[in-house]
Amino acid sequence: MRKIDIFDTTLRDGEQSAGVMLTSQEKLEIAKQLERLGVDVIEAGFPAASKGDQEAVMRIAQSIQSSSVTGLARASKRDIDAAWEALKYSAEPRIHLFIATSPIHMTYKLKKTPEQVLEDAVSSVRYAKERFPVVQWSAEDACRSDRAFLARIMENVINAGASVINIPDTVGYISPEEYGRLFTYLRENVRNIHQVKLSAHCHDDLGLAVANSLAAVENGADQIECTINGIGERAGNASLEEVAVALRIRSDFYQAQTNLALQEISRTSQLVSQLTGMAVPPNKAVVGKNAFAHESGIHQDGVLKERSTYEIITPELVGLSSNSLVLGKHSGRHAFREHIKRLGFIPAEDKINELFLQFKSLADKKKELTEEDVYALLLDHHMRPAVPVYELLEVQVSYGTNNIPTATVKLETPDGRIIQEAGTGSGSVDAIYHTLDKMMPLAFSLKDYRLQSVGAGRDALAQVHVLLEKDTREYNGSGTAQDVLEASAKAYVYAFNKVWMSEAEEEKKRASV
Ligand SMILES: CC(=O)SCCNC(=O)CCNC(=O)[C@H](O)C(C)(C)COP(=O)(O)OP(=O)(O)OC[C@H]1O[C@@H](n2cnc3c(N)ncnc32)[C@H](O)[C@@H]1OP(=O)(O)O
Ligand SMILES: CC(C)C(=O)C(=O)O
Ligand SMILES: [Mg+2]
Repeated sequence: MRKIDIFDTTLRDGEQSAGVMLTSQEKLEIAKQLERLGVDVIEAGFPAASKGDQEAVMRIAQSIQSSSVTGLARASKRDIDAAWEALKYSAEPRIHLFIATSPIHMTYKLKKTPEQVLEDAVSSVRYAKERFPVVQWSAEDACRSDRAFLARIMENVINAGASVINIPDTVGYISPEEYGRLFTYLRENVRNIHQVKLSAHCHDDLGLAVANSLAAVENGADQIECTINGIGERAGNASLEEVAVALRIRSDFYQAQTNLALQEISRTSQLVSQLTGMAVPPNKAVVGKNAFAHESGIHQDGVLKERSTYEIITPELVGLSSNSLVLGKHSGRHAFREHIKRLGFIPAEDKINELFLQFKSLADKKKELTEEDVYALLLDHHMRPAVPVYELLEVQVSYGTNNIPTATVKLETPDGRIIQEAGTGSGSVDAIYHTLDKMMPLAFSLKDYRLQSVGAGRDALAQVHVLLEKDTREYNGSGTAQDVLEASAKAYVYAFNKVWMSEAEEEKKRASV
């Protein structure tokens, strides 16, 4: 079996999804889970994009041990220097350089001739190679590039020191058969190709990202670039869970394997969905809530007699336990501590106590506590920023069919003051949000509000995702609680804290110039 490297770009291309903005703490949490999942490479960000992204990449590079960490850079010394500052302390510093090679991109975007692009590519790889032991180079828009030019530029960047070459389908244009043929062509026409690993990076504009990635594997790709839940620029990237499970279930056909711990897939999907606010559609392969649900009589009959009649993937393979009732109101601290460690959280002892009390109070209200509930709650608690921010202390709403909804909200400000305000609105959530708007020191607008339940049942936890906009930048936030109104308030305060922290950062930048 050939080993296929999994290069996860959830934190870079995934974060390029419209409406997603992750803090460095959120990125680190996702990176730790990707490490548990066993991905070979984590693309943690684009260090030259902003100080915040550079700091996030640096934190991840310093914390992650068993996956390689990389960052994206243009063919520019400034970008390479920014990436070096972020990645120099990682176990094996690795950079991901790119430049576009298609006529459309070279002519209209870069405004350069193919010869100039070739020179920039080679000189940037040389400059990077003086610092980084591993240089990955990508031909952006490779699939709309002239093949002979692509082969020539690849040969040159390999001679300059690149050891991984990525052939992205940047705009999701190619078909599986064509992509496979392109890999074969390059393997046959680039003289020094045997010195490098070949990588595939596919976008889903035509819904072909996973099929194209698998076609690349069939035709010699050594690495697949993908994201959790398939999030990413426009229609997204190839979905990691679909590629990984396809390779496992059809290993007889692909004759390839990965190092992934597939039982971590479901939790990783939940984490990314909760922190990015991008809901997973119910019918999504592998991680959708219907992926293992059998609805019709004939199917149910078949599954009851023999699961394999209609189930090619078992829920257990991706970490979903059929018996998910694990903790209840009679559980004690030991079981709770063990349980949260298994879920990947290692809080300090005093935090465990605080979490345990929260868990008990929830267990009192909710009949059945599933692993999903506990995970959502832990994450909500765990994601509180380490720096002082606005904290929701209390929310009360008075609602009647013939009354104007009125909310009273109590907050603690970052400097420790307790403030309280009341306000009305057209509905209960609107009343809470009007009240919070009056209490917050910055103006912004609400662009999106979504409510979903964690699990099923009348007493299921509510999870709310909001999207705020300030000065054309978007900030997502989520909140989980037993009650819809409390979850709504939490999500709003969470996203507002991102606005507030980003404004504070900008203010610092302005003050330093
Ligand atoms: C296919 C992909 O996913 S590529 C990655 C896309 N990701 C991102 O763009 C997210 C992060 N980006 C950013 O924060 C900003 O775009 C920055 C900081 C990188 C650059 O910002 P700005 O300097 O304001 O430039 P802006 O984004 O408007 O334009 C991009 C510039 O980079 C140039 N450029 C684009 N790709 C490359 C490349 N690979 N190598 C060198 N230059 C490049 C463009 O030609 C343009 O140059 P110009 O200003 O001379 O016309
Ligand atoms: C930067 C490159 C690899 C990219 O994301 C793309 O071409 O889609
Ligand atoms: Mg991409």
